[in-house]
Amino acid sequence: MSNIQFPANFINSLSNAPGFDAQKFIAAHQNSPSPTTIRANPYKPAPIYKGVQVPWCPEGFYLAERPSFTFDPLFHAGCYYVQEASSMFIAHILQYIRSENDDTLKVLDLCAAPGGKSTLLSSALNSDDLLVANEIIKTRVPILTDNLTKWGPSNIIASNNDPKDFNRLKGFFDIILVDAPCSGSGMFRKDPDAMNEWSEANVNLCHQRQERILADIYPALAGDGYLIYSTCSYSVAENEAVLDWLCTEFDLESIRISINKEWGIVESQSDRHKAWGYRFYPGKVQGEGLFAACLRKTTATGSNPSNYKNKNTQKPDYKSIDLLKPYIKDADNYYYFKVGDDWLAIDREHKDALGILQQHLYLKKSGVRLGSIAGKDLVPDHELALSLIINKDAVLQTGLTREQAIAYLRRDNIPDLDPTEKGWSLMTFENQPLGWAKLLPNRINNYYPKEMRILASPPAL
Ligand SMILES: C[S@@+](CC[C@H](N)C(=O)[O-])C[C@H]1O[C@@H](n2cnc3c(N)ncnc32)[C@H](O)[C@@H]1O
Repeated sequence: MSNIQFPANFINSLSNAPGFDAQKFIAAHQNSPSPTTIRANPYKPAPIYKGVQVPWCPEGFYLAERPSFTFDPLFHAGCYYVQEASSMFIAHILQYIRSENDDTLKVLDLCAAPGGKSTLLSSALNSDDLLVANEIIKTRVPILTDNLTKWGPSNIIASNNDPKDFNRLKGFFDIILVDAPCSGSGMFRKDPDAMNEWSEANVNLCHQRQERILADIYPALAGDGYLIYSTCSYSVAENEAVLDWLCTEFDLESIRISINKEWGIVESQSDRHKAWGYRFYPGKVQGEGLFAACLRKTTATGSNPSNYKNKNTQKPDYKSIDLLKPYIKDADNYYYFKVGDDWLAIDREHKDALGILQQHLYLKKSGVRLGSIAGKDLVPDHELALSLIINKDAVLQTGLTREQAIAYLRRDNIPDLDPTEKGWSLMTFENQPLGWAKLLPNRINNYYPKEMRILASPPAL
């Protein structure tokens, strides 16, 4: 039992928070450690340990203890994502929206880095849906794109824009998730250092920033579209008060999401508009603090995305495309395009959306980067190795043991590996691709990206 020192006035400030039980809350912070949870990648089934299921997310699992994820090759292969359990509730909201709507969806995750909720949304989408994962802070974009690359789908675009840049895309998105920057009290148990940043003044600043972000992004929501709002704060000012403001300022109605009482989630309603919100408190749920709500735009107006023209005039280079196609499963389902020297592919149905987004946003990842063509050969990109679209039968594969896989991921010499075949090879562990290597007569060139390599030393066996 640890004696936890919350910031001054923190507990008092929550006296108006729906369902807040100070005793239970303090006890959970003192006595129960934060559970470790992972979410399995449905597209990369692998022999991962699965513990007890997270009640609101079938792909989420509580682990009995925290293993070393860094030294698990399947973690690097994108077979699962380590994610806090309460955050997985967004999957439950998406399931509701799906049950109401069987159209194809254009989804924006506005505040996306490091990508936990983007990978969660991606698992719930079909290949004819499109996900745009945006992050405003440039230095946070690489962790987002790395996580999306590991997850593997080809129907994701990542951008690095300010919310107000989306003003150029009026009515474009059917679903917008705003997982807003917040005062972070929901993470106090997992990350006690977050307490140093907390103050009532900061809660107010966060509230103002949340309103600004929402006002900037609202025009990009399609008529009848859904806005999902979430924070990891317990403060009413950042949650129910923001819902009241949204319902006052914009044409939005609150959506009630059905939940199972046994899950321990607190259903709240805002003072003025009685908008529904879902609160997660440690001590009531097996997870950290979260607030989530779903609203729908009541006007069917908003610009029609088909008003936007794809002005992309890149002429197809059929010779190069024919060279690429053998590397891709169901190759005719993709649109192939060039950025600089590299070839990329995205699901054919997203060609127009891609062209529009290329005009209006600063794109950092579009579908899957396949690689460049040198003479008659493809110099394959890391994204292709980890993607779901690669035709593994078209390439050499080298299966690695756990020890060899860790050496490969560290860019060390791979012990006891003497392959007979030569050339580009997909390096795999348990049949899951980790990246590329070039097998040469007297050495192996490791193409695992330097910036993604494992830096820590492996534990002694
Ligand atoms: C709560 S985190 C997002 C976590 C992410 N959704 C996930 O599940 O992994 C909030 C994100 O908002 C970004 N952010 C900060 N200020 C912002 C602003 N003014 N507008 C939009 N996003 C902002 C932060 O960089 C951060 O990545």
